[in-house]
Amino acid sequence: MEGKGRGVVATRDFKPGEVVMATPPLALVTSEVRQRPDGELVVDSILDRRLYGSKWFSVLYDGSARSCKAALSYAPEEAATDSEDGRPAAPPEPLLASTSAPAKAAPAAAAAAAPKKKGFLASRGAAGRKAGGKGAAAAGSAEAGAAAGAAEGGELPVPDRREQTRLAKVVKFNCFGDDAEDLAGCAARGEEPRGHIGLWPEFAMLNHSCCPNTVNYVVCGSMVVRAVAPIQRGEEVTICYLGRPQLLPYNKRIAILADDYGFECSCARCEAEQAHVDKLDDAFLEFHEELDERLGPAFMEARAMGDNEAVEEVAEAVAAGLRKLYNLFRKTLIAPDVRQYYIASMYDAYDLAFSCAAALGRGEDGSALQACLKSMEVVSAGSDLHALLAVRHHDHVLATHGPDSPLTALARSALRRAHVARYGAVSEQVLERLVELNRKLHLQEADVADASAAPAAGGAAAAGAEGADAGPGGASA
Ligand SMILES: C[S@@+](CC[C@H](N)C(=O)[O-])C[C@H]1O[C@@H](n2cnc3c(N)ncnc32)[C@H](O)[C@@H]1O
Repeated sequence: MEGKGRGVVATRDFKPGEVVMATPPLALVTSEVRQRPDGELVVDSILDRRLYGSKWFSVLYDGSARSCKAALSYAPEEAATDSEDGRPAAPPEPLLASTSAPAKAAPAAAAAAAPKKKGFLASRGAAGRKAGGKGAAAAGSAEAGAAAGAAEGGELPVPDRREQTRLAKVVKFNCFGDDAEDLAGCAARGEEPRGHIGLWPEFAMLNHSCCPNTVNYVVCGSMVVRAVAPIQRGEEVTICYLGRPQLLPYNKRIAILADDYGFECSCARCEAEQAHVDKLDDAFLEFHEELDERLGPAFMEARAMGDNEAVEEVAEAVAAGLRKLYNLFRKTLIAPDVRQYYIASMYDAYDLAFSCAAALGRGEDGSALQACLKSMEVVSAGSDLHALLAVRHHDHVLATHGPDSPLTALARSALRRAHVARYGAVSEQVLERLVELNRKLHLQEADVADASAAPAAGGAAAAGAEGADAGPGGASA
């Protein structure tokens, strides 16, 4: 892929909701708590289980331009029966079809003691950043495979220091982790959501976009990648490496991608935003910093103190900031599709506007909530936050306009789109169940937010959600 090394290209057309890839891990570390384990545990797991014998380690990206160009001969049909890569040929479990718990993972003694390092996959959202390692267990996909087998037979030499350094880099650039699996999916299967981090080699071949055409998350240990927009044969399949920072303004996103993953993003959203960078970006960054440093903390404090006057002041400042930006849009003649990207990049402002209205018990007009939802549709379709916001928006419109309103029908379509993007074209019955589970999750998280005086809508609504689910790799995922 021009300027990106290798990538993944669709070999047929895909509709939103269709599974583009579902692949088992080469190495996986899970945690008993809802917290992503440290990335070093993946390295430990690979060393402990001698998984470095896998052919994948000679082709996965290690941060050097050379490795990004290494030829990769890969035939999916072969992979299903190929044990050379250290994995069994078991097919991934289908979403919502399984009631069985994922394979029990053996404890990794070395892993539990591994030191935490800052910066590893550091661009995850705030929750992701405090990765711990509590109760972590490791599994080399199904523990076995030729690599591990050879090691037990004493045939695989322990890698030297140089090789271990490269292994750590391969893991850094290619592994994926999250604080929990899909919460509604886990509830539907009667499973406890668990923090996890691992290496899914085929998935690690996916490149990043700030407005990706897929969403990904782990189901019963397998990485599932679903189309969230129509993807045509020959088109590149992309994921987002950023997690919650995906909703930051252009300059902040590209700085994270450059620092953490070493590349300059030229996705459609970055290119569109970059075209107006001179006229708009200073205003955007200034407002964002004000939200981050002054208005957000002021809201939290005011809400905790029950100081409605101070909440009102924050609400007015946010509204004034948004008005200023809209005036700039008008002057700058920005095309509507590019404007959508900017709205997504100002997610935090809409979120705070919504939270202020909720804290003031105002029953806001829904426009801030609608902007939050629109942001999701444009850049983070199929994310857990998208599903939660779609439920919240639908319920708000229904309560305001009644069941027969065309607005409620539109909100219902948006609700369906969000759930199809995340869970596939499920039956009406399964859809209803997932919506109900997401509604319950939203209410639970809102209770937690109330108790801790956290903002109520997205940050708000999203209290439990990660926002955008992150992608690998550097693969941040
Ligand atoms: C997980 S790997 C993805 C596969 C990689 N392209 C390869 O050939 O192995 C992550 C690395 O791919 C490259 N990459 C991913 N997305 C990119 C993008 N949008 N633009 C440029 N490089 C990208 C970066 O070097 C990044 O650190």
